[in-house]
Amino acid sequence: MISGIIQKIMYRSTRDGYSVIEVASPEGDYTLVGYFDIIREGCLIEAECKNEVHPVYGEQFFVHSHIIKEPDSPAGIKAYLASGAIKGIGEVLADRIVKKFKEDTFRIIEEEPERLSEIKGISENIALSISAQFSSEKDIRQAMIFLHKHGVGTKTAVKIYNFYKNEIYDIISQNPYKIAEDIKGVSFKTVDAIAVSSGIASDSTYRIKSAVEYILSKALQSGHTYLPVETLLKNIYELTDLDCISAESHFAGMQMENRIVIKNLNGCSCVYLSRIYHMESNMALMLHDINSAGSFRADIKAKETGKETETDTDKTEETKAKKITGKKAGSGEVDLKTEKEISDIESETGIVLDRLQRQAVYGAYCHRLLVITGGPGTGKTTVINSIIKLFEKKGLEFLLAAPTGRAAKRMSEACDHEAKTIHRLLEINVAGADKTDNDDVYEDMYFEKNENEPLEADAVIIDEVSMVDIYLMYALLKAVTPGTRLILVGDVNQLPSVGPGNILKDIINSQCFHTIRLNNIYRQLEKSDIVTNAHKIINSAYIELKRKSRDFLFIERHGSEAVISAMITLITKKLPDYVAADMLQIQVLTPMRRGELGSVRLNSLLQRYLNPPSYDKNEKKTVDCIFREGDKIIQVKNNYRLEWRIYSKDGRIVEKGSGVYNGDIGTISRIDEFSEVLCVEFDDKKTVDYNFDMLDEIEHAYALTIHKSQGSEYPAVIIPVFNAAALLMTRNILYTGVTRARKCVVMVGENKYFYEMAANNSEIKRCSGLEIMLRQYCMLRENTD
Ligand SMILES: Nc1ncnc2c1ncn2[C@@H]1O[C@H](COP(=O)(O)OP(=O)(O)OP(=O)(O)O)[C@@H](O)[C@H]1O
Repeated sequence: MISGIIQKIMYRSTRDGYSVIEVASPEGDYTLVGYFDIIREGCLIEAECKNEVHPVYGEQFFVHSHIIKEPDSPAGIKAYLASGAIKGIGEVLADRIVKKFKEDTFRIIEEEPERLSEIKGISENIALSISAQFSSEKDIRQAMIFLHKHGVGTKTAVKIYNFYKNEIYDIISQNPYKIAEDIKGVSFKTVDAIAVSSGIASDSTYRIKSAVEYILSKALQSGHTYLPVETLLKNIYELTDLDCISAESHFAGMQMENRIVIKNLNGCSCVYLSRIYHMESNMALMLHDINSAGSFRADIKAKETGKETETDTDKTEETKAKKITGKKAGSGEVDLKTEKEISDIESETGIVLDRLQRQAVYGAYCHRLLVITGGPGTGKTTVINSIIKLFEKKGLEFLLAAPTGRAAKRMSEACDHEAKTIHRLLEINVAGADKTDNDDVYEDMYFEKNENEPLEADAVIIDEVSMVDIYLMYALLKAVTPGTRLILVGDVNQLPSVGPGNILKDIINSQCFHTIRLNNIYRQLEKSDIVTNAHKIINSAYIELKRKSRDFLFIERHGSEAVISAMITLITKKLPDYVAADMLQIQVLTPMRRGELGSVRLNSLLQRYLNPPSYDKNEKKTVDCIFREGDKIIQVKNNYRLEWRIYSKDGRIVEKGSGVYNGDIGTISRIDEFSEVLCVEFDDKKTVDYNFDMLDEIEHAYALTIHKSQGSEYPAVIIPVFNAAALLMTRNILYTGVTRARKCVVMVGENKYFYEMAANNSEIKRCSGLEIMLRQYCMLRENTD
């Protein structure tokens, strides 16, 4: 325990309270680091800490828990008053106040504030304001001590106090579990500990309900949209020690309160958080509505303009055909005009589409909802391009989008038309949203495009759909009016989305919608072993690693250090010339984050080789790493508010906007200690300033997890192949990693682990109900037709 006076606050993050402080105690002076609520110079601190030696800053103490007390000496009181704690008091006034009232200063401020006006420079009004500010700060300090006593850490205590202010005492004595409901990021475990220390019964209704919601939210983070009742009960038991019967008896009440929904899916009772159930079931409904719609938009347009264009007539005929035959034009009969247009496109591009590709292009016009899936090099992009050309011939308006910035950029380049991220397509708005109308993923943000303000287009084409989770799909579907065509393109064998749901697979497996599975590999024609072997991985075919290849290489190395050394030689010497790319464009992809060959360790090692310290490169040290000018970094969360600018060559701003997304990659161009700003230039030329307290939004990107690399491509990819948990060493992960390489993939490690990975088909099963719900609606509609 260290107790002493806070002499100086050397650094303080306004965001999370992380601070570095100097403390003077009778035993000597100490540097303390950690998360603090309100700290003021002059205050007394009692801190439980751990001694650690920092490689750059030397000996310091990391604070685990602490109590701040008001200073009791005149010097301490003066330092406190002059620290900025109270607006309007600086060095001079603090000195005058303490000279006059000495140790009695705080009592005077609290009990006889009018006496402050006896001091030159303080009016009666200022005296009252000083007193009010002082007692508000005292309230916070007392609440912090109260929460600390209940075992709450500083960061969480600040969040809780800011939300409830002085109501916190009632909340904790009546129902502390409300805290987990009200405040995002405060877990069941934290509030359970508070409840135990405030004497709440272990079988309280509040406790069980809170545990149910906590477990279902955790399941969402693992990708599940629901949990089977048995799994949920088992989890409740593990978390709370409560038996199944008493836990299950609360489910009915929770359903009445609209907190959960229990749905029978193929004979299994499944428990959803209500909002997730409504999202999933509405998605099923909306997909069917889009699929079975006539050409409403064309009809409206024709009515608005008062005339029918050639295309409108086509569409009206299509609607008529549907009314008469119950089918859309082209869905049974051959639409010769469209067939001819597709043949013309083949002549223009010089690519003769195969039967499935042709069906896909044709289907994009004649069906309202079409899914196109296929592995690498099967022609998905070629098909999208032909669809675009067909729509142009028919005068149809279309929009292109993909789930991430990188995927959208790739789509734009490959299709020669602007493709946006789905967020931008839906016009995400970060100001003034009504929180109650939002799912909590987007917090106080909302989409301008929705059911009331739908996307204005005859067709919306989405690429890389395997990466879309239920939140984004739900938002997208709300903005697509029945009548607008929806074309979903993706590789169903890629890893599922990071967020919950199994959208693409569920839509395909439901067999409710027209789906084209492209299966001819064309890039093979260009002698690409990457593509051929990726298909072999998925089809469980044998790959001879010793066979000579130009773009699919395996380097046998034993032990993590030998693997790392080979990877460094590849990046710094061999690959840049071989694939004609810069060192920073060569991407290391690893199955895991932690461990000797995990992305965290690899990043710190690779930084040393690829961007070593240099006297002309500024650095910024954070809790986890050192950022340096020239470092390759990745944005690790969606930040819709973050502002960016694009500069012209002569330094003028030519475009600006907001929104930087999870997975965006860039380079640190400048670090400015003075203004506390780190500047990143992203691959799409957007320049973003990060304040030092936002640096938890970026990480080094020399090595990425394969999961993070979804939807991106790199000229060359290096994958360490080693012995690790079977859960992460799966065929799917290997396939996704290999298919990220455009020109060359090099695997380094032991070939027996490569074969183990290729054989490990144990995908982690995601609980998601979309497939069954789609089928149920389908049957319902067939029965009512
Ligand atoms: N029918 C075809 N005849 C000849 N070449 C084709 C045909 N279809 C596609 N190709 C060629 O095959 C290559 C791969 O096609 P494309 O890029 O469209 O596939 P993809 O499925 O989008 O691949 P990836 O998922 O890897 O981006 C391209 O060079 C394309 O021109």
